[in-house]
Amino acid sequence: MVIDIKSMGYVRVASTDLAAWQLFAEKVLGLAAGRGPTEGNLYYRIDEVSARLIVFPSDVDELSATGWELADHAALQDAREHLSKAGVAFEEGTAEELAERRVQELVRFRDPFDNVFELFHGITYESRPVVTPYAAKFVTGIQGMGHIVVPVSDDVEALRFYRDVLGFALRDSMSMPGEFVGKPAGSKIWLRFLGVNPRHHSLAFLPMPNASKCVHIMLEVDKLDDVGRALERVRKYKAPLSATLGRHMNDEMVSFYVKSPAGFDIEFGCEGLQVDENRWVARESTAVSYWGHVFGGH
Ligand SMILES: Cc1ccc(O)c(O)c1CC[C@@H]1C(=O)CC[C@]2(C)C(=O)CC[C@@H]12
Ligand SMILES: [Fe+2]
Repeated sequence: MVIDIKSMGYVRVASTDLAAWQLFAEKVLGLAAGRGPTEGNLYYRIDEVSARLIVFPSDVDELSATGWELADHAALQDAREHLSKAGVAFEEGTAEELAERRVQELVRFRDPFDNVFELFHGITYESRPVVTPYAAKFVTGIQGMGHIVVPVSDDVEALRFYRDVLGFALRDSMSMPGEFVGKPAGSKIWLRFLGVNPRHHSLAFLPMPNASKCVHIMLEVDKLDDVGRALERVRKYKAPLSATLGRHMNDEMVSFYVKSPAGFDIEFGCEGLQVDENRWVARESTAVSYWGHVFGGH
């Protein structure tokens, strides 16, 4: 009995400024309007799924939850039993929550650092083909929506939870000087990159707490030109660029980072590596990027 997560399914964001998110999602990122039942919420599509990004009004700006897709009822039932055995408290989605997410079933729990995870199956998909505002095509399918980097406070506990309890595979590690997060000189912090499908990483964690409860969310398009066009829109709409264009070492993705209205970044990229899940060996990368990705730079 294992938890067999197939991919990252959706993200839910709490926002004090829906108008800012609307401009950011439609004009800067170029996401397509999606569908959902709650008046006043924003629903965005990047593929056939009815809504991958949901933004709802709140008195805080933060990541509210990430949804992870399982195959079917039997897989979710196995996940319930596995969570129970591992001592992870979870709750069932209410009828209202299922309707809002347009899924058949879900369970919700918190990781040891208070990040909210939802495991679901049976999400709805649309008959109408997705038409994004700038004609970009997003890379999803079995690779899921993209990847997310969550803040944690303890590397050992995080690995135990995500790898040993949730079943994510460790695909790469990278260390940074502890000074980066106010730890003693000479100490190390670890960034860990984990996957559940051919996408090199669907989940990563960074031992650095963060007010918006998210470091970044990555969305992938299928052409470098659409990364370049998005970068032009970042300039045009004066969205804050968090890191310049670059190519990562571990997943070989060419991307830039832009600050969202929630405070966390969106990484917008292309050419991400797909791994052979059975043959992959986890390694330690020795740099963030082959070139570029100057954080706070221009
Ligand atoms: C190193 C790396 C590899 C693949 C990725 O998709 C990816 O996002 C990263 C960068 C992770 C990380 C971050 O997101 C927050 C700011 C960080 C800690 C830096 O300042 C350098 C590496 C950055
Ligand atoms: Fe990333």
